[in-house]
Amino acid sequence: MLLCIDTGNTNTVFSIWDGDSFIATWRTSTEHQRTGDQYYVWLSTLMRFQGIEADITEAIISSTVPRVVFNLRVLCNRYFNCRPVVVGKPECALPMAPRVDAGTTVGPDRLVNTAGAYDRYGGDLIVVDFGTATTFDVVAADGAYVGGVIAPGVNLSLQALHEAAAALPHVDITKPADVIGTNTVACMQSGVFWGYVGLVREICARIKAEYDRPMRVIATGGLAPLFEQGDTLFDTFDEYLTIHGLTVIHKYNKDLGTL
Ligand SMILES: Nc1ncnc2c1ncn2[C@@H]1O[C@H](COP(=O)(O)OP(=O)(O)O)[C@@H](O)[C@H]1O
Ligand SMILES: CC(C)(COP(=O)(O)O)[C@@H](O)C(=O)NCCC(=O)O
Ligand SMILES: [K+]
Repeated sequence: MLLCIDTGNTNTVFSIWDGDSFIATWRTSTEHQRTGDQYYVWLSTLMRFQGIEADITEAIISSTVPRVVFNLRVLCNRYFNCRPVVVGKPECALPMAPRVDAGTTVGPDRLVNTAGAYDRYGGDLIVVDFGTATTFDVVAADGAYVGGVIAPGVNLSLQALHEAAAALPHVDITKPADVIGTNTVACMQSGVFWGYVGLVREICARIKAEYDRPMRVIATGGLAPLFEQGDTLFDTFDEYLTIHGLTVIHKYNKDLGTL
Protein backbone atom coordinates (compact mmCIF):
# COMPACT_ATOMS: atom_id res chain seq x y z
CA MET A 1 0.00 0.00 0.00
CA LEU A 2 1.01 3.58 -0.65
CA LEU A 3 1.33 6.31 1.99
CA CYS A 4 0.89 9.84 0.59
CA ILE A 5 2.03 12.75 2.76
CA ASP A 6 1.12 16.35 1.88
CA THR A 7 2.76 18.85 4.23
CA GLY A 8 1.56 22.44 4.02
CA ASN A 9 2.72 25.30 6.22
CA THR A 10 -0.28 24.77 8.54
CA ASN A 11 -1.40 21.13 8.22
CA THR A 12 -0.05 17.79 7.09
CA VAL A 13 -2.39 15.30 5.42
CA PHE A 14 -1.62 11.57 5.41
CA SER A 15 -3.55 9.23 3.12
CA ILE A 16 -3.34 5.54 2.41
CA TRP A 17 -4.04 3.89 -0.95
CA ASP A 18 -4.27 0.30 -2.08
CA GLY A 19 -3.66 0.63 -5.80
CA ASP A 20 -6.41 2.95 -7.00
CA SER A 21 -8.56 2.37 -3.92
CA PHE A 22 -8.58 5.01 -1.28
CA ILE A 23 -8.33 3.59 2.25
CA ALA A 24 -8.17 6.49 4.70
CA THR A 25 -6.95 10.03 5.33
CA TRP A 26 -5.95 11.95 8.45
CA ARG A 27 -4.78 15.49 9.15
CA THR A 28 -2.38 16.83 11.76
CA SER A 29 -0.75 20.21 12.36
CA THR A 30 2.64 20.78 10.76
CA GLU A 31 5.38 20.98 13.40
CA HIS A 32 8.98 20.51 12.40
CA GLN A 33 9.94 19.28 15.87
CA ARG A 34 7.80 16.16 15.52
CA THR A 35 9.96 13.05 15.17
CA GLY A 36 9.47 9.96 13.04
CA ASP A 37 8.56 8.03 16.19
CA GLN A 38 5.90 10.59 17.11
CA TYR A 39 4.36 10.40 13.65
CA TYR A 40 4.20 6.65 13.92
CA VAL A 41 2.51 6.66 17.33
CA TRP A 42 -0.12 9.04 15.98
CA LEU A 43 -0.62 7.25 12.68
CA SER A 44 -0.69 3.70 14.05
CA THR A 45 -3.16 4.73 16.78
CA LEU A 46 -5.59 6.13 14.22
CA MET A 47 -5.18 3.11 11.97
CA ARG A 48 -5.89 0.74 14.85
CA PHE A 49 -8.83 2.86 15.99
CA GLN A 50 -10.41 2.58 12.53
CA GLY A 51 -9.53 -1.10 12.19
CA ILE A 52 -7.27 -0.48 9.22
CA GLU A 53 -4.59 -3.08 8.72
CA ALA A 54 -2.50 -1.26 6.17
CA ASP A 55 0.63 -2.91 4.92
CA ILE A 56 2.46 0.22 3.78
CA THR A 57 5.30 -0.58 1.40
CA GLU A 58 5.66 2.68 -0.54
CA ALA A 59 5.52 6.39 0.25
CA ILE A 60 5.52 9.78 -1.44
CA ILE A 61 6.02 13.14 0.27
CA SER A 62 5.29 16.70 -0.81
CA SER A 63 6.31 19.37 1.68
CA THR A 64 6.22 23.15 1.47
CA VAL A 65 8.26 23.09 4.71
CA PRO A 66 11.69 21.65 3.87
CA ARG A 67 12.77 20.94 7.45
CA VAL A 68 9.98 18.43 8.19
CA VAL A 69 11.10 16.12 5.38
CA PHE A 70 13.91 14.60 7.43
CA ASN A 71 11.56 13.24 10.11
CA LEU A 72 9.01 12.07 7.55
CA ARG A 73 11.80 10.13 5.85
CA VAL A 74 12.69 8.57 9.21
CA LEU A 75 9.04 7.54 9.65
CA CYS A 76 9.02 5.79 6.26
CA ASN A 77 12.43 4.15 6.65
CA ARG A 78 12.03 2.98 10.23
CA TYR A 79 8.40 1.88 10.34
CA PHE A 80 7.52 1.02 6.77
CA ASN A 81 10.95 -0.04 5.60
CA CYS A 82 10.69 2.06 2.44
CA ARG A 83 12.44 5.00 0.84
CA PRO A 84 9.89 7.73 0.12
CA VAL A 85 9.79 9.64 -3.15
CA VAL A 86 10.06 13.35 -2.34
CA VAL A 87 8.45 15.74 -4.83
CA GLY A 88 10.87 18.46 -5.90
CA LYS A 89 13.98 16.30 -5.38
CA PRO A 90 15.93 15.39 -8.52
CA GLU A 91 15.11 11.69 -8.13
CA CYS A 92 11.37 12.42 -8.38
CA ALA A 93 10.38 12.71 -12.04
CA LEU A 94 7.36 14.82 -13.00
CA PRO A 95 4.95 13.97 -15.83
CA MET A 96 5.66 17.44 -17.27
CA ALA A 97 8.47 19.83 -16.29
CA PRO A 98 7.37 23.30 -15.15
CA ARG A 99 8.03 26.15 -17.58
CA VAL A 100 9.19 28.98 -15.30
CA ASP A 101 12.16 31.35 -14.98
CA ALA A 102 15.51 29.58 -14.71
CA GLY A 103 16.49 28.94 -11.09
CA THR A 104 12.90 29.16 -9.76
CA THR A 105 11.84 26.49 -7.28
CA VAL A 106 8.12 25.94 -7.63
CA GLY A 107 6.36 24.87 -4.43
CA PRO A 108 5.97 21.07 -4.49
CA ASP A 109 2.28 21.44 -3.58
CA ARG A 110 1.78 23.41 -6.80
CA LEU A 111 3.56 20.76 -8.87
CA VAL A 112 1.41 18.08 -7.24
CA ASN A 113 -1.80 20.06 -7.80
CA THR A 114 -0.80 20.51 -11.44
CA ALA A 115 -0.23 16.79 -11.97
CA GLY A 116 -3.47 15.86 -10.18
CA ALA A 117 -5.55 18.45 -12.00
CA TYR A 118 -4.19 17.59 -15.44
CA ASP A 119 -4.87 13.90 -14.82
CA ARG A 120 -8.48 14.57 -13.79
CA TYR A 121 -9.48 17.57 -15.89
CA GLY A 122 -6.98 17.89 -18.76
CA GLY A 123 -5.13 21.13 -19.50
CA ASP A 124 -5.97 24.86 -19.70
CA LEU A 125 -6.75 25.15 -15.99
CA ILE A 126 -6.44 27.53 -13.10
CA VAL A 127 -6.03 25.58 -9.85
CA VAL A 128 -6.84 27.67 -6.78
CA ASP A 129 -5.56 26.17 -3.51
CA PHE A 130 -6.74 27.81 -0.29
CA GLY A 131 -3.93 26.92 2.09
CA THR A 132 -1.74 29.02 4.36
CA ALA A 133 -1.16 31.02 1.21
CA THR A 134 -3.70 30.97 -1.61
CA THR A 135 -2.01 29.80 -4.77
CA PHE A 136 -3.25 30.04 -8.34
CA ASP A 137 -1.52 27.56 -10.64
CA VAL A 138 -1.85 27.83 -14.40
CA VAL A 139 -1.80 24.41 -16.08
CA ALA A 140 -1.10 24.60 -19.82
CA ALA A 141 -2.78 22.49 -22.50
CA ASP A 142 0.06 19.93 -22.29
CA GLY A 143 -0.16 19.67 -18.49
CA ALA A 144 2.86 21.84 -17.63
CA TYR A 145 2.83 24.28 -14.72
CA VAL A 146 3.49 27.61 -16.44
CA GLY A 147 3.21 30.06 -13.56
CA GLY A 148 0.56 31.59 -11.36
CA VAL A 149 -0.13 33.80 -8.40
CA ILE A 150 0.61 33.65 -4.65
CA ALA A 151 -1.75 35.64 -2.40
CA PRO A 152 -1.88 35.85 1.40
CA GLY A 153 -4.11 33.09 2.78
CA VAL A 154 -7.56 33.78 4.20
CA ASN A 155 -6.66 33.01 7.81
CA LEU A 156 -3.29 34.70 7.40
CA SER A 157 -5.10 37.89 6.40
CA LEU A 158 -7.31 37.77 9.50
CA GLN A 159 -4.32 36.95 11.68
CA ALA A 160 -2.36 39.86 10.23
CA LEU A 161 -5.17 42.28 11.16
CA HIS A 162 -5.23 40.91 14.71
CA GLU A 163 -1.45 41.03 15.11
CA ALA A 164 -0.97 44.50 13.68
CA ALA A 165 -3.89 46.33 15.28
CA ALA A 166 -4.25 46.49 19.08
CA ALA A 167 -8.07 46.66 19.09
CA LEU A 168 -8.75 43.90 16.56
CA PRO A 169 -9.47 40.47 18.07
CA HIS A 170 -8.66 37.01 16.77
CA VAL A 171 -11.51 36.10 14.42
CA ASP A 172 -12.44 32.95 12.51
CA ILE A 173 -13.49 33.26 8.90
CA THR A 174 -17.12 32.82 7.98
CA LYS A 175 -19.35 33.96 5.14
CA PRO A 176 -21.13 37.10 6.37
CA ALA A 177 -24.75 37.62 5.32
CA ASP A 178 -24.18 41.33 4.79
CA VAL A 179 -21.31 43.47 3.62
CA ILE A 180 -21.88 46.27 6.13
CA GLY A 181 -20.67 44.94 9.48
CA THR A 182 -22.28 46.43 12.59
CA ASN A 183 -19.61 45.22 15.02
CA THR A 184 -15.83 44.79 14.88
CA VAL A 185 -15.87 41.06 14.24
CA ALA A 186 -18.46 41.36 11.46
CA CYS A 187 -16.47 44.21 9.88
CA MET A 188 -13.30 42.10 9.85
CA GLN A 189 -15.07 39.03 8.48
CA SER A 190 -16.70 41.11 5.79
CA GLY A 191 -13.41 42.71 4.78
CA VAL A 192 -11.61 39.42 4.44
CA PHE A 193 -14.46 37.33 2.99
CA TRP A 194 -15.78 39.79 0.40
CA GLY A 195 -12.29 41.10 -0.26
CA TYR A 196 -11.28 37.54 -1.00
CA VAL A 197 -14.21 36.93 -3.33
CA GLY A 198 -13.03 40.01 -5.24
CA LEU A 199 -9.42 38.82 -5.20
CA VAL A 200 -10.28 35.40 -6.61
CA ARG A 201 -12.62 36.83 -9.25
CA GLU A 202 -10.17 39.49 -10.39
CA ILE A 203 -7.13 37.24 -10.51
CA CYS A 204 -8.97 34.52 -12.45
CA ALA A 205 -10.37 37.09 -14.90
CA ARG A 206 -6.93 38.57 -15.49
CA ILE A 207 -5.28 35.17 -15.89
CA LYS A 208 -7.94 34.18 -18.44
CA ALA A 209 -7.48 37.45 -20.37
CA GLU A 210 -3.69 37.01 -20.41
CA TYR A 211 -3.79 33.30 -21.25
CA ASP A 212 -6.17 33.91 -24.13
CA ARG A 213 -7.76 30.44 -24.30
CA PRO A 214 -10.83 29.12 -22.49
CA MET A 215 -9.86 27.87 -19.02
CA ARG A 216 -11.59 26.02 -16.21
CA VAL A 217 -11.12 26.97 -12.56
CA ILE A 218 -10.60 24.09 -10.10
CA ALA A 219 -10.63 24.89 -6.37
CA THR A 220 -9.09 22.88 -3.55
CA GLY A 221 -7.79 23.34 0.02
CA GLY A 222 -9.42 23.50 3.45
CA LEU A 223 -11.22 26.80 2.96
CA ALA A 224 -12.38 26.39 -0.63
CA PRO A 225 -15.92 25.21 0.32
CA LEU A 226 -16.54 28.52 2.09
CA PHE A 227 -16.15 30.35 -1.21
CA GLU A 228 -18.09 27.81 -3.19
CA GLN A 229 -21.46 28.60 -1.65
CA GLY A 230 -23.66 30.54 -3.99
CA ASP A 231 -20.84 32.24 -5.86
CA THR A 232 -19.74 31.26 -9.30
CA LEU A 233 -16.05 31.58 -8.64
CA PHE A 234 -15.11 28.02 -9.59
CA ASP A 235 -16.14 25.44 -12.15
CA THR A 236 -15.25 22.53 -9.87
CA PHE A 237 -14.38 21.96 -6.23
CA ASP A 238 -12.08 19.00 -5.64
CA GLU A 239 -11.25 18.39 -2.00
CA TYR A 240 -8.83 15.58 -2.76
CA LEU A 241 -6.91 17.15 -5.65
CA THR A 242 -3.52 17.27 -3.90
CA ILE A 243 -3.78 13.71 -2.59
CA HIS A 244 -4.76 12.56 -6.08
CA GLY A 245 -1.76 14.41 -7.52
CA LEU A 246 0.56 12.53 -5.18
CA THR A 247 -0.79 9.19 -6.41
CA VAL A 248 -0.36 10.33 -10.03
CA ILE A 249 3.29 11.34 -9.51
CA HIS A 250 4.02 8.15 -7.59
CA LYS A 251 2.53 6.02 -10.35
CA TYR A 252 4.47 7.98 -12.97
CA ASN A 253 7.78 7.25 -11.20
CA LYS A 254 6.84 3.63 -10.68
CA ASP A 255 6.01 3.19 -14.35
CA LEU A 256 9.40 4.71 -15.25
CA GLY A 257 10.93 1.89 -13.26
CA THR A 258 13.05 4.18 -11.08
CA LEU A 259 11.49 3.14 -7.75
N1 LIG B 1 -12.25 22.49 7.08
C1 LIG B 1 -11.73 23.66 7.49
N2 LIG B 1 -12.51 24.60 8.05
C2 LIG B 1 -11.99 25.78 8.46
N3 LIG B 1 -10.70 26.11 8.35
C3 LIG B 1 -9.89 25.20 7.79
C4 LIG B 1 -10.34 23.93 7.33
N4 LIG B 1 -9.29 23.26 6.83
C5 LIG B 1 -8.24 24.08 6.96
N5 LIG B 1 -8.59 25.24 7.54
C6 LIG B 1 -7.75 26.39 7.79
O1 LIG B 1 -7.35 26.87 6.51
C7 LIG B 1 -6.02 27.32 6.55
C8 LIG B 1 -5.26 26.56 5.50
O2 LIG B 1 -5.26 25.20 5.87
P1 LIG B 1 -4.61 24.10 4.97
O3 LIG B 1 -5.40 23.99 3.70
O4 LIG B 1 -4.45 22.88 5.78
O5 LIG B 1 -3.21 24.81 4.68
P2 LIG B 1 -1.78 24.23 4.27
O6 LIG B 1 -2.01 23.27 3.15
O7 LIG B 1 -1.01 25.44 3.88
O8 LIG B 1 -1.20 23.57 5.48
C9 LIG B 1 -5.50 27.08 7.94
O9 LIG B 1 -5.54 28.30 8.64
C10 LIG B 1 -6.46 26.05 8.52
O10 LIG B 1 -6.60 26.18 9.92
C1 LIG C 1 3.17 29.36 -1.91
C2 LIG C 1 3.36 28.28 -0.84
C3 LIG C 1 3.93 28.95 0.42
C4 LIG C 1 1.98 27.69 -0.52
O1 LIG C 1 2.12 26.78 0.54
P1 LIG C 1 0.93 26.28 1.51
O2 LIG C 1 -0.06 27.39 1.60
O3 LIG C 1 0.33 25.06 0.86
O4 LIG C 1 1.57 25.93 2.78
C5 LIG C 1 4.27 27.14 -1.38
O5 LIG C 1 3.77 26.66 -2.59
C6 LIG C 1 5.70 27.59 -1.56
O6 LIG C 1 6.45 27.65 -0.62
N1 LIG C 1 6.09 27.88 -2.84
C7 LIG C 1 7.42 28.27 -3.21
C8 LIG C 1 7.43 29.39 -4.19
C9 LIG C 1 6.68 29.12 -5.48
O7 LIG C 1 5.85 28.21 -5.58
O8 LIG C 1 6.91 29.86 -6.47
K1 LIG D 1 -1.61 23.30 0.21
